Amino acid sequence: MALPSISGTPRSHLSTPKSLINKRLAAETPECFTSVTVETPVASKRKNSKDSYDELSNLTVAVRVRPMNSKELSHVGASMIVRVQKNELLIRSVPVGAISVGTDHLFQYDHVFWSCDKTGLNYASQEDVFSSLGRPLLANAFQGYNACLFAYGQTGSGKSYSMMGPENDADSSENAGIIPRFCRQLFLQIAELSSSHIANVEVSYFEIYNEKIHDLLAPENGKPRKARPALKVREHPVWGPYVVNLSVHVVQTYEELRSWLLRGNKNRATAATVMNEKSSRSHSIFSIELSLSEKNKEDKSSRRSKVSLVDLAGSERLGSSYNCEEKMKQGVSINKSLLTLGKVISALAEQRKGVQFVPYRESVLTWLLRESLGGNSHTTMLATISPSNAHSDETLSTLRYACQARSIVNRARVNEDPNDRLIRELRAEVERLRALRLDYERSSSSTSSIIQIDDDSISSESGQELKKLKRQLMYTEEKLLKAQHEWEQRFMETKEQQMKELLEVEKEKEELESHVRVLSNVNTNVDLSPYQTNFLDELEDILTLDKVEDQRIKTLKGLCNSKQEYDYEISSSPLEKTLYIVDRRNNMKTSCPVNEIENVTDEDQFNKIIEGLNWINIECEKKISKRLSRSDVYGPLKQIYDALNALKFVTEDDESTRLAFAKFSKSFQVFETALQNKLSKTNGGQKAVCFRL
Ligand SMILES: Nc1ncnc2c1ncn2[C@@H]1O[C@H](COP(=O)(O)OP(=O)(O)OP(=O)(O)O)[C@@H](O)[C@H]1O
Repeated sequence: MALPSISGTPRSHLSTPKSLINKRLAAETPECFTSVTVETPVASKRKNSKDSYDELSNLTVAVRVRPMNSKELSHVGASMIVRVQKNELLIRSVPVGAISVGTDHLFQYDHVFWSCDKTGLNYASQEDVFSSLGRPLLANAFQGYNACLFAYGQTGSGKSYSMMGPENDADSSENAGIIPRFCRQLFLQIAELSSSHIANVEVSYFEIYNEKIHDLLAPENGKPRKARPALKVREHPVWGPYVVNLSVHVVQTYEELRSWLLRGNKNRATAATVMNEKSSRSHSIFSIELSLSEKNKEDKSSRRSKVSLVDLAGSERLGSSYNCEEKMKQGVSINKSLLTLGKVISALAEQRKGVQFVPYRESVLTWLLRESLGGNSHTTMLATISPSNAHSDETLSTLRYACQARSIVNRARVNEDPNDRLIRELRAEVERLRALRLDYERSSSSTSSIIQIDDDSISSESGQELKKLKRQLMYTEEKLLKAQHEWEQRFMETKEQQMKELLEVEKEKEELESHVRVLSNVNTNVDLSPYQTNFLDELEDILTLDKVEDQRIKTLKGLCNSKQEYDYEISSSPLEKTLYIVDRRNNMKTSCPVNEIENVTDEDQFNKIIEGLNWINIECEKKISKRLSRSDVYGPLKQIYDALNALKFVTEDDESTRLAFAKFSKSFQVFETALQNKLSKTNGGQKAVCFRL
């Protein structure tokens, strides 16, 4: 594994007594190993005196040892060099022939999982690993803390197996890894809370491949995954670095979530490496955002947490194993981000000694993991290793990193609205004062029954205390009421704002959707993509009435007035090549600038359009009192579309022609809407559309 050497980690080791394996390890830990333990502080939860809401806690670090694989077993002189007892792990010196070369190494972690031998008493199953690592993080998430679990280790050491489970078996109950178990448990707990809480779950899944971010759950849109542009990272002033335009999916059941997970897994970049037939060549980050709000509570306070489950790409020694350039590139970039991860871990571990700079920004991976490493999150690192003597160097390197990571201190805090927190605290204070007052009242009444009431000193003293308590209580209750009132006001304002934004988004979406529909309906051969982004502006241009048009509107208004029973009036002049649609209910006129299509070479096609419109006009007039069927209208409409499709342009690249085409298409969409309106109106036998050509 090509990771940097760790300064400060003990390297010279005394030999470990042979009897060690069967005895209690700690009792015989040589001196140097004691210093390893010193380098690895035991995770402790400490409250920060400056801000009582931050919870300072060390990273939880676990190591899992997988079984030897057939390749490792078939090595000449293959042996297992790892021994485990409770939360200690011993790496034995590599035996060369009958003698041992080098030294033994002892490490201590928060958890050590021995998964080599299913029959062994200390065998750690997938459920054991999840119980020790996943469940506490889930509990944190429900309390409103951010949580992160990342798997780190040499390629083929068992990261994906631990995180997801064996391939194609990720969901079977026995072999499922941490992620599916976490998700299943998440929904079980949500169901348990459903009578008192409202939960909202959103998921996203992306990979970092060759330092580029790819959304694993992005809609296909007909484009192959590789052809899609990589996503960018930006930094939010409060929430920290995030991936721009990453798709986020709301899920309501475990099954829904599972289908997203499987879809994402399918999209991950994998390749064969020397160590692993199906190696993950990317770092993948699966995120779950959980928000919980209490039902039937006046303050409706809510908590939000983000859980990141990270399966890092495995490190592999660069060299002969890379037989092609692409693989070499992958290896370099994987090692680069792991190298930076190593640097970040080292810097954070050294921070308490005064080292300030942490090179988060040197790789996309560490930048995105910034909050999980030394920030607002409860974080767990799972280091995976092989027990084989063939990988002793890589294993030692992984273990040393894991050791160092134990000294990283994170500053987690419940993600809740500060106002929610204030109300919660004031409420607790009110409860406390009430209980105190009750105590005082009880004790003073019992005292007065025993002691003479005329004992002034006692009664006045307790009376004073009681008065003080009552004042305090009144003051706190007032503060609580004020905070609640402010909260309610803010809640209403936010709701209103949200409704407004929602309506605007809906409107915009409708506009865009209609635009896309028309463009794809009318002529699929013409690429209008340059106009897709600013089409709304164009549309506004079309709908804006200018002074020159005013006179025409007046004429049209005159027409409208004489035929009050119609909602829409459509008129056109072949000479002007302009189509007008007037909504008579508000006298809004839409002019369709057909005349802009100056480069149409096929005049006949244009005439055909007019013919089609004319036909509709006559039919509508004729059948105005009758019910008009859809086919009556769609037949001629098709004729119009066919004519549009057949239009020829001088050059298809001519921007003004394409713009005119887009506008023309939009006009026909307005026209179509008018017709559909007419159809629904004639069903009611009320007003209708009149087309005048
Ligand atoms: N605890 C385990 N029990 C049984 N088999 C395991 C265990 N851990 C890993 N394996 C097996 O070892 C092989 C490699 O594991 P895995 O793909 O999880 O490694 P990895 O660390 O994710 O590798 P890479 O970094 O190359 O993606 C797989 O065939 C997997 O099934």
